Amino acid sequence: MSFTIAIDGPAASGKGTIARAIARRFGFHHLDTGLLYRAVGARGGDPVAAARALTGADLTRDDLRSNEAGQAASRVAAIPEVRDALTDFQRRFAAQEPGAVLDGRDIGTVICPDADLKLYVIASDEVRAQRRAAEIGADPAATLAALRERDARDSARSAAPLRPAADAVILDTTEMSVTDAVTRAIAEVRARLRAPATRR
Ligand SMILES: Nc1ncnc2c1ncn2[C@@H]1O[C@H](COP(=O)(O)OP(=O)(O)OP(=O)(O)O)[C@@H](O)[C@H]1O
Ligand SMILES: Nc1ccn([C@@H]2O[C@H](COP(=O)(O)O)[C@@H](O)[C@H]2O)c(=O)n1
Repeated sequence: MSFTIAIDGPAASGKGTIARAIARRFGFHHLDTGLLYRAVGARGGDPVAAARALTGADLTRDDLRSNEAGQAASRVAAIPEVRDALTDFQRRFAAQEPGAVLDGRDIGTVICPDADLKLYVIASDEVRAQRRAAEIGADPAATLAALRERDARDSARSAAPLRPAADAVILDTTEMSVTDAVTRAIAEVRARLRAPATRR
């Protein structure tokens, strides 16, 4: 039976960094689900048709990491039919052996409500903006405004809003190095692997 890890949280909180490290350590598959929405936004045209027609090639575009691509993603992500079009693919990905780590906004609440481990990663707005601005070479103040706008839209939408699952472990990385954050997350995985949930 496969082991599923859901990692959610606001923009640039460190979800992907932790997800990739866990996947590497345990030999699990990893899906950055934000890329799906970024690719839909970047395709332009009718977002529902774009979501239904998405291919692997769309996910390798080199213009998906910008603040603009993030804003476009957040706008199309509020459309329920776009989310519906991407749900089956994410659930099939999550069921792969020996395990899968998915990071996004609704993994623990909607896509994988029975995940073996749910992490909700947060950090202060200012720290997230500094990290993201340094990563993409953007202005920190503009990045802070963009992150806040995106988080507000993601939290306020009615379809799969950004929020922690009731059984998520909250991980605040504001004052943690990457190594500290990954070490904490890996400890949570090890604890679940040692004492699997009764439903597994
Ligand atoms: N604990 C940390 N300390 C310092 N930098 C970090 C930490 N965690 C992540 N970062 C850096 O912050 C940036 C954002 O991290 P990451 O891409 O993992 O966030 P994310 O939550 O997956 O973002 P997104 O919402 O865009 O998917 C990256 O440049 C990453 O290297
Ligand atoms: N499960 C998800 C993942 C992402 N989104 C939306 O996509 C935007 C971009 O995501 P990043 O993780 O790459 O920052 C994000 O702001 C959300 O609007 C989502 O709705 N659900």
